[in-house]
Amino acid sequence: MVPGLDGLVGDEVPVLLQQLDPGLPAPAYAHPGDAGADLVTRVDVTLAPGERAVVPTGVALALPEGYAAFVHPRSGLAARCGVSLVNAPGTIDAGYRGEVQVVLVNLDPRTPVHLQRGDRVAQLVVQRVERVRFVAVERLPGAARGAGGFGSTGGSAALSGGADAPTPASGAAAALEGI
Ligand SMILES: O=c1ccn([C@H]2C[C@H](O)[C@@H](COP(=O)(O)OP(=O)(O)OP(=O)(O)O)O2)c(=O)[nH]1
Repeated sequence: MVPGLDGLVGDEVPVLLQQLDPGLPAPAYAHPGDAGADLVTRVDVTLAPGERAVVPTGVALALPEGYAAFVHPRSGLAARCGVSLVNAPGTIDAGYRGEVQVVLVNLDPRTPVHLQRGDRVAQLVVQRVERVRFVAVERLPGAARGAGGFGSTGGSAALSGGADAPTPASGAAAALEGI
């Protein structure tokens, strides 16, 4: 048996984890019921306003087939410092064995952000993902929403003054008519 698998609780999914930097904590859930396990930065980094950086986390994973992990921002860093992820959420494929990286960005227009080695900078949400087969058709079946999107249901004053909603390219528009 792989070491560590004997301590599984309930329906926990075992995910093999390689700690590339033993001086850092493994990803951990802060509370029972949390969806995301916090990831730390392996390096000190300073982000000027608008600056981004690819930050290593000191961990590599072997997710089971049929699962993926998604790197999400931490809401506290986002709300207080303007720190987010350029590619939120980042996707960790089941077959990826490299170090998990976090693509941080400082969206604050004025204040630099200093992050120290060991700071929790993102969170990892592991989910089951379906593998699909794409079946090409000439026309899609109808649906209540149809092609409406990009604010078509309203609900915010800001939407009425914004830029025009994107329109489908002409070929796609023809195929969507009558849905
Ligand atoms: O935030 C992220 C996003 C991705 N990755 C790693 C794991 C993932 O499995 C791999 C590839 O990610 P993705 O498929 O998003 O990158 P791509 O730009 O499409 O590159 P590729 O051509 O390698 O798939 O990079 C990270 O470590 N952090």
